[in-house]
Amino acid sequence: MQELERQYSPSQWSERHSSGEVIPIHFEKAKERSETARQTVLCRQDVVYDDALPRGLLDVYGEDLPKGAPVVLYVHGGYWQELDKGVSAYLVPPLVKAGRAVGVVVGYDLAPAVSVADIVVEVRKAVVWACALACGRGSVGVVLAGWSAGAHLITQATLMFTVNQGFHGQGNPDVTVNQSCHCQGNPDVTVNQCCHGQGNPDVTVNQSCHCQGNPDVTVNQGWPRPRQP
Ligand SMILES: N[C@@H](CC(=O)c1ccccc1NC=O)C(=O)O
Repeated sequence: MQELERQYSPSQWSERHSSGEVIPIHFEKAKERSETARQTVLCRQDVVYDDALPRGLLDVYGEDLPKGAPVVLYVHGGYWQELDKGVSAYLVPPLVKAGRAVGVVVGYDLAPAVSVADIVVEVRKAVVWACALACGRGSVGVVLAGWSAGAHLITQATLMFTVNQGFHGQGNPDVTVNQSCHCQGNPDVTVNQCCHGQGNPDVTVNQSCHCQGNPDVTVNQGWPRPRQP
């Protein structure tokens, strides 16, 4: 295993749990804390941001915060192939309770039912939706956050020229996307060095497409997601 790949894999270095336990425990905690978020924070669920695809839905948390509060949009990970918004609201309670931000937790369709390029388009629509929300609230700005595959998706979605047109061309010059957080590191490095380098033939990286601002990852039909040993 390459050193970088090891660093991106908590299952390989956790001191609290054995390598086989880390990911199941993460899933369990993520689910539990997302349920807590829905029980403790005002939540508007299943808002349609993209009616072209069935999972183009998002949940908005903490809309009772002061109007100017920033909007944090979060895109979950899962190798473009798994997880969902319902188990991905764990970041919401600390943000909302501290009065820091309204949370937008994005759901999206998964490969191989749709391509990664389709997901990028979907996430781009969610970003535009969040900007419109921020604009309507008089928010100070939008923060884009993503974990793992989600970090790749927001990067790819916002690299696209058309996203800028979406933000500014809609006559919303007062909303700026002022931060983006890529949890679990630079998504290009993750994709190149971890997924591909790991010998997982289900993820193909196309550097030259990436340079053109096109989705740089394709998930091939019929392959399972990478699993830890
Ligand atoms: N490779 C990581 C796990 C990981 O990245 C991951 C695990 C479950 C669901 C999503 C993950 N990552 C990105 O989509 C590890 O072994 O700790």
